[in-house]
Amino acid sequence: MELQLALDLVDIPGAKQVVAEVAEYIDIVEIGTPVVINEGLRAVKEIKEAFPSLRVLADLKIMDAGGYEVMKASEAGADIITVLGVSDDSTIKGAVEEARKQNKKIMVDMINVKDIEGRAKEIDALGVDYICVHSGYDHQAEGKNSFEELMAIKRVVQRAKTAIAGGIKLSTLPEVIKANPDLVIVGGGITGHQDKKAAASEMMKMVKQAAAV
Ligand SMILES: O=C(CO)[C@H](O)[C@H](O)COP(=O)(O)O
Repeated sequence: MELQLALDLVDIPGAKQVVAEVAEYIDIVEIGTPVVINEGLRAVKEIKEAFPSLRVLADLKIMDAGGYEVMKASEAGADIITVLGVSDDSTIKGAVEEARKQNKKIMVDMINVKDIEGRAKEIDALGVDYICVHSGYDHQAEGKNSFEELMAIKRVVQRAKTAIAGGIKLSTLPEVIKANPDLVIVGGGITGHQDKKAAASEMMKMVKQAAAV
């Protein structure tokens, strides 16, 4: 099991500052969609250059032109790029094909997918690397989480790694860990903490303990 830090509400200098604080307690750093919208793929490039030993995920939430978008994110230094599960199979196939050429990985974000199990089966067969259940900010505001969706994809996904994102905090991490995802993605649960380093360190400890069992 691995831990990914999601950075959404920062600019590039702010992102560098947070990563410098918690780098030893995370496996992957995510450059969130709002950061890419505000700063462009330069944010991915600068974080990869500043922290070359960390894997960098570009949360582009690709919906079309999968091959082209993956090519551009790869050029910027992304190791993992996100594509939406609601997009057409051809978009996901294009993204996977380009990722293979570039030696990168594709994560499919299942945000707003209605038939989670059915779509996860189809997406798994397309050869993606990760399938991620996700309660976005708007769903979180309605009190939703993705714990049941994680269990649903765990039942059907055979080859991709599974991931979960959306509002995970120290207090809810044990429940998430129980469902045994391959990757836990945490944004505000670390960045909103007064002591980010302590929060990341505690989460990493729990994730690695679970992975060792
Ligand atoms: O992709 C995102 C929002 O669309 C976030 O990065 C993801 O939800 C993780 O952040 P948080 O833990 O704060 O919910």
